[in-house]
Amino acid sequence: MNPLPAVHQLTPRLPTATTPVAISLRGAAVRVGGRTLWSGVELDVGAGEFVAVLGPNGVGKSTLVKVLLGVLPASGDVRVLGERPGQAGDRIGYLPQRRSFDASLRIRGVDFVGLGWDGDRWGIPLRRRKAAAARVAEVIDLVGASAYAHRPIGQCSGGEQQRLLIAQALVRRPELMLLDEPLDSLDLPNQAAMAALVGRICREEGVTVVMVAHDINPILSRLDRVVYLAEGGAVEGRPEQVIASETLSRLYRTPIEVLRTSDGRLVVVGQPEAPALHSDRHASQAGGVWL
Ligand SMILES: Nc1ncnc2c1ncn2[C@@H]1O[C@H](COP(=O)(O)OP(=O)(O)OP(=O)(O)O)[C@@H](O)[C@H]1O
Repeated sequence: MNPLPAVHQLTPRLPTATTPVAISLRGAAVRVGGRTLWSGVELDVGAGEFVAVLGPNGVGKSTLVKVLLGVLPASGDVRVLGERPGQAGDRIGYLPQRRSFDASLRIRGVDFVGLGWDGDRWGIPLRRRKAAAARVAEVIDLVGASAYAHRPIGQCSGGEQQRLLIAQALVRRPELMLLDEPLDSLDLPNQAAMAALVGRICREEGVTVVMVAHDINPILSRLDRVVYLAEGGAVEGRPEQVIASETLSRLYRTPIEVLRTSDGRLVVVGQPEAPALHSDRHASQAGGVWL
């Protein structure tokens, strides 16, 4: 099998006046702990697109999000909303990986969401406080959290907390949302509900969404594009182009089979594990069957 170039863009697109680019990476590479995780990455995310970032444990998906946020440096040219990483400020909403709240945490959901608006500002005038309260109520309604937003967040279920976290990330009307595994540890109905919510935010609010995911199936029907990371490089394109036996076999340089079940779910068989696993969270995914 011919080696695949580090970067393999299936459907390269050029920005046009009507489809501005929200994220662009040119020849991007990142090193952490003395190791290059990926390099030569070329990526365009159009404004208003819903994009999933996939790949095995430890391949560097969260690292990509941190590069976009500007908290980890990368080489190459990286632009986020037309700025250098870290410069876009409130224009980005971020949902970090592995959030959990202690059951004893007394802060109410509504106040937690409000921290997304004014957590870093003191002495806000009354007029702006009213505007903030209206926006907090609006996003809580948008994510369907009104019924429990006045309860302590520590007493909300994982799915309820996830909605409140999304509300907090949305409260300042970001143009771009970076969501790191928002479906993690949710049951299947909640995964479907969260996928529907994020899809709706993307379409109705016009927010560009980049979501790190381990299972593409709950979001498959809503995605515009997929970025699949492998050791060294990445492949980007429409879901049916990227999650295909030939594409993934070339990316990983080993035979990989993509199966579609009778209910339309995708199963990837034979994907190698990344060299450095750092979590036992996904232990059940070891052994070659993934997604
Ligand atoms: N600050 C750091 N110093 C050293 N190594 C790091 C650092 N941050 C991340 N790594 C390593 O970089 C690799 C990529 O981590 P990252 O969290 O981006 O992977 P991931 O693809 O999101 O994984 P998962 O699917 O398990 O969440 C891992 O091997 C991790 O241990």
